[in-house]
Amino acid sequence: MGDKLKDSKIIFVVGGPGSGKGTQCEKVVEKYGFTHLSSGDLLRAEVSSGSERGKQLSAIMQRGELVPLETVLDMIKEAMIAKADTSKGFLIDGYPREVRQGEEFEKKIGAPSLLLYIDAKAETMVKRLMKRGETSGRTDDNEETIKKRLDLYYKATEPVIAYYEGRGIVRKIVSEGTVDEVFSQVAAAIDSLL
Ligand SMILES: Nc1ncnc2c1ncn2[C@@H]1O[C@H](COP(=O)(O)OP(=O)(O)O)[C@@H](O)[C@H]1O
Ligand SMILES: Nc1ncnc2c1ncn2[C@H]1C[C@H](O)[C@@H](COP(=O)(O)OP(=O)(O)O)O1
Ligand SMILES: [Mg+2]
Repeated sequence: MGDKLKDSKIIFVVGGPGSGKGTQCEKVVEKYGFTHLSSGDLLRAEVSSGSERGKQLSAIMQRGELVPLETVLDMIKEAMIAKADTSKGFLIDGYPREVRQGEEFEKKIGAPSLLLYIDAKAETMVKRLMKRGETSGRTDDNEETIKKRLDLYYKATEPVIAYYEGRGIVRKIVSEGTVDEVFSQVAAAIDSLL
């Protein structure tokens, strides 16, 4: 099974909180049929299961902090294996969030062929998250936690971009325009890969 994953196409979708990762991944699924796995969605599913582990994860996410690497990596691997037979390729949304997550992923699963770097200005991300917070019901879409998540993004996640830039697989997407304007950049990046 491990080999099966090794051969599948893997695209990392990396960007700050509120940069538009989830929105763009939904449009990629529509157009290309890839399997979208959002680390945050997998974690929130565990939280809503009411499990003991879910309670611990919820407290961490509420503080805008990163959950343990092993937890999120195992969840993603499990989800990929479940879809390996039918998947056209995987969009890994929200992972890696630090360099060592990328290294562990490659040891246990496989190497990405593309990293979509969804780049938006801090004030754009804050504006979008505050708006999302009005309807998302997420405990981390509030001013204080958003600030923590942004700080963490600049400190821990931006180095991921530099790490993969070294491999020449990063495509920077300017995520400031309309959803469709951003998606035309995403589609061009994926078309250049296929
Ligand atoms: N290009 C865009 N223009 C305006 N709003 C956007 C755009 N992309 C996403 N949004 C909105 O911003 C919020 C964050 O988008 P989302 O895709 O959830 O980002 P992420 O997954 O990176 O946190 C959502 O409410 C979404 O509807
Ligand atoms: N790869 C990862 N490593 C550690 N924690 C993660 C993680 N992916 C998500 N989380 C935790 C911390 C994030 O603040 C929270 C929400 O993640 P998310 O849904 O990807 O946020 P967003 O879509 O707003 O960028 O879940
Ligand atoms: Mg998201």
